[in-house]
Amino acid sequence: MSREQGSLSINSENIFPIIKKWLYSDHDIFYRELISNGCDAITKLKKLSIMGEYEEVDGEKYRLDVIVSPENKTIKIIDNGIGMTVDEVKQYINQIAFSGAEAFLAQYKDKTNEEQIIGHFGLGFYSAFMVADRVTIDTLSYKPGSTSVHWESEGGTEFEMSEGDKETRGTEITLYLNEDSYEFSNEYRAKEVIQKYCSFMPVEIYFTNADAPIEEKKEEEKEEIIDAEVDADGNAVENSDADDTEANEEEKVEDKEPKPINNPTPLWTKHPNDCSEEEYKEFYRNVFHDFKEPLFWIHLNMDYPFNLKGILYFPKINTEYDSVEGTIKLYNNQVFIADNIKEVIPEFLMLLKGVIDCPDLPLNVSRSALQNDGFVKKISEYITKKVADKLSGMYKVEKESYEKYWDDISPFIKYGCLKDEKFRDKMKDFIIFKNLEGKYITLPDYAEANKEKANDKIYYATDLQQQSQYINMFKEAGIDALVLTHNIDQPFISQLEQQDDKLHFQRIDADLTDSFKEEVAEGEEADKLKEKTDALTELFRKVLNKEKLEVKVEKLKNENVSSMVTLSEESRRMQDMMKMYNMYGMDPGMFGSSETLVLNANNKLVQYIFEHKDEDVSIFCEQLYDLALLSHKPLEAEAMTKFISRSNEIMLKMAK
Ligand SMILES: Nc1ncnc2c1ncn2[C@@H]1O[C@H](COP(=O)(O)OP(=O)(O)OP(=O)(O)O)[C@@H](O)[C@H]1O
Repeated sequence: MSREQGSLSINSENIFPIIKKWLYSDHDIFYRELISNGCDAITKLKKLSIMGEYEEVDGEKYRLDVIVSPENKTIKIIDNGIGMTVDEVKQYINQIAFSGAEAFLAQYKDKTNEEQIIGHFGLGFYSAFMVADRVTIDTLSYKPGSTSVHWESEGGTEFEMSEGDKETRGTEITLYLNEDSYEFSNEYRAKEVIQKYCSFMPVEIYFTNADAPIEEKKEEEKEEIIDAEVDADGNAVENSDADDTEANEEEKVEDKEPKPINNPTPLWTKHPNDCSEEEYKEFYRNVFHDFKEPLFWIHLNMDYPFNLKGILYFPKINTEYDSVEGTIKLYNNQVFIADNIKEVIPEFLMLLKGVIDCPDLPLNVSRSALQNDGFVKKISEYITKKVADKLSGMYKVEKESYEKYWDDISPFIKYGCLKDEKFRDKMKDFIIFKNLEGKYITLPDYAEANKEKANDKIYYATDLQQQSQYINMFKEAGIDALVLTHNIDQPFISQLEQQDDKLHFQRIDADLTDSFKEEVAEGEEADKLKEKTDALTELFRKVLNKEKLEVKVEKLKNENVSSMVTLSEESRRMQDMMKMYNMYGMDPGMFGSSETLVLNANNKLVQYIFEHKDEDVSIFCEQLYDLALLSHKPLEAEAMTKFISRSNEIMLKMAK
């Protein structure tokens, strides 16, 4: 073959600024592009062999090698795949790869936000020039009688081709790194990048540091063996010299074989029936480095109408305050694309942890195009449906597990209902709530059990300790309440109310239901109560220096309760909202009446205050008010200080 030279229609003035601009943040993807090209070359050869067009040599193993040399600042990526003939290099590299790069640049040069490009696909082989000044290809085609080709290009705008000296089938790409990219020949950095993108590529990848000292290389191999044992069992297995038996020796010889740094058959590629529980857990640990066991998982396995495989895990949430942040890793034919691509995966599913492999995804388009792509929408809907099916199936068939996991999965389900109408429709009959006894019930269960006393309301508590006084009163009156302690519950119940105007949620301290009060006869008794209310209102307003304080005197059945504070549901929700949006300083009263102080006419202390209202009873009024507030919300700092010193004062009086 004669020496051949050529020039590309791309020139350095137009290409490099763009490459730098687009790929600055993650130019490590060249590893992914070149390694996946090598995998493709091997897959193609395997296919030819199945079709009978290529005869495999006995015992031949397909493999890909990455060899870094930090001293020479080079990286070699070698595959023993299909290789290329002279004509193929001309066609695929000189024309396709370079014109592909050109098309890519034309498509993206006007975009201003690099986020719009998903995974920077379409740049392929050309991405090598992001990190290298000089790139060479040595390749020998599998076709009998082929001659090997040497190709090289400096800067990616001009190339030279000549006959090469490669004697084995396949392709060897060598990158001579540019000054800014030396890091990629560093063993640890290289492994980190390869592990990120190539952990599950379908061909075994072997990594070598050509400059590692011999001793270190041995150590490295040992380490790799130990690593592999950790990976395989999930536990570190120590190699003890003490029990060296013959069998062990043999094993050791075998173990000295270098191990690939990837797993070419990740669990999601297997049929769910062939995967054990331990395998699912081990995969979870290895991929997400989360040593808390997942609660359960869903193995997605679909061939028609599109190809999609994956495993979604429901992670364990430790406390209600644990921020729930998952990761969904997206793959394309076992090649890692990116985490949490919200265009493909419904946002609420990002609270889960999982992997999704979808070979049919159109990846060389911008993100905004993905968002409007009907096919992508179908994928997203399919995933949502599968998750809802799994959960509803569990409710129907394994109610006990469903209840056991509920506290962990409910924030996720509620968030899903808030975010995704389809998910909500599928899940709405399977939402359960914990009641005051700690049992799980549905809303219809609640309505049925409380229909006589709850006045069509659904009572709930948000803090079992703080609201214990109210809870006790509810229990005494035989009315149940739901326990809604998570932040997501408030928006969730608001949504339920919007969806169904017969639903009214009310926190247990919002008002006193009639069940707590004695009946008051019209006439003299009612008049007396009114008189007390007026007198005590005046007294408390004066003592507490709160002109607008609402005071109500009621005959509560439980005479031990002296005072309570109620705050209407609407006002409280409004206050919560203002807190959430940081609207401090605004008067919550402007949205309606604020707290009401309820005094129990049946309580001895309240009676005492009424009877001695003309004497100095301010210490009792203040203390009663604070006690009422305390069972409603925490006191503010100044009020708390006063409360404590007043309590001491009272005790001192008693001691005298
Ligand atoms: N290691 C290799 N062995 C054999 N052929 C290769 C190899 N690398 C590249 N090629 C050939 O060069 C072509 C162009 O490669 P390039 O990576 O630019 O684009 P691509 O792989 O087709 O698409 P993508 O943009 O998805 O990477 C490939 O289609 C393939 O035919």
